[in-house]
Amino acid sequence: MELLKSGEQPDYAVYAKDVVFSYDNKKNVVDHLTFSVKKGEIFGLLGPNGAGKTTTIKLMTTLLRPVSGELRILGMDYRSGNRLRSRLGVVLQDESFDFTTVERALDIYGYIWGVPRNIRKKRVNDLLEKFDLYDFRNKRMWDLSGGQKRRVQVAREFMHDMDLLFLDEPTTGLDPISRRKILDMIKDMSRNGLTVIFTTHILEEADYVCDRIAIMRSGKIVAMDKTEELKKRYAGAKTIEISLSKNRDRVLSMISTGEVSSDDNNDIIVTKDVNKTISEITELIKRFDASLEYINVRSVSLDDVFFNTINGEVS
Ligand SMILES: Nc1ncnc2c1ncn2[C@@H]1O[C@H](COP(=O)(O)OP(=O)(O)OP(=O)(O)O)[C@@H](O)[C@H]1O
Repeated sequence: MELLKSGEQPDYAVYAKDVVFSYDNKKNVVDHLTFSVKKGEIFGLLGPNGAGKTTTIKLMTTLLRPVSGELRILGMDYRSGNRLRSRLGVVLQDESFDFTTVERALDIYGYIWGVPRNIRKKRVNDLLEKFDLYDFRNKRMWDLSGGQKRRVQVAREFMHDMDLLFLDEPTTGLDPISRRKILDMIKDMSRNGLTVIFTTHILEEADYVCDRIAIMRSGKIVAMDKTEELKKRYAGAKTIEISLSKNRDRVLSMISTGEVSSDDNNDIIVTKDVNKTISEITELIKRFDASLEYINVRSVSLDDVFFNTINGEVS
């Protein structure tokens, strides 16, 4: 992993070394996290519920303080206060100005950040257009649908200038068109030099937008690489989806020619030699008198990489 020495990270938006955080002084929710994000990068934090993604974002945005470790954001120590905070944009999973209208909510946000009135007015209008909010500009926030509200929450961050934007599941509740629009905006802003760190459960989304991805589990990063590199680790591999109605566990536990991952609804086997794995499955089905309901072979997706990683298969 590429890391510069402490205090020498001109090109790094985030530099974290051995960062530890605990809510109760017992269990480390963020457990010796070491990573860096380059300026201008779009960096995705993925991982199952409770992995520590939101907590990591809260540490990087100074809402929480590490118990130990080194954490520098935009070259500044995390204790740098408003000098640092004014350079950050943050969209968390909840909170909004529910009492007021969409237009006013955007304006208030600009006001809080000290944007002059004439610039605010222009920005509000631009954002209403860009985020397709113009038709509801006079609606109160509490009258909006969940997805519309989410669009306002993301839009309002763009009321102020920033160098680093954090988005915690920004597309939750959005329809596919709105989602694509927000992702394209993120890409555009990154081309103009903005660094973006975001969390998502939607892997297609991470694949579409991220330059690099870190997969978290139990407060640790278990895989981190360029999106393409993560997929390349499985180049030439195929995914076999399988459904067995009888003696499933016995068959799956004996498979040796591929990596098996399972959850409640899904059994997949990632293999570099499909023919060999299918022969093995056929032989195991016979041996254990299992019943095959469904089998399908397809290319490896980012979902498979994620799924294998959270099941502990990727080094
Ligand atoms: N305010 C809090 N007080 C105590 N424990 C917390 C608090 N917030 C989160 N946790 C715990 O810390 C762990 C990590 O939570 P966190 O919200 O960072 O995970 P996450 O990866 O963002 O999950 P999700 O995908 O569900 O949003 C979980 O076990 C959670 O229960």
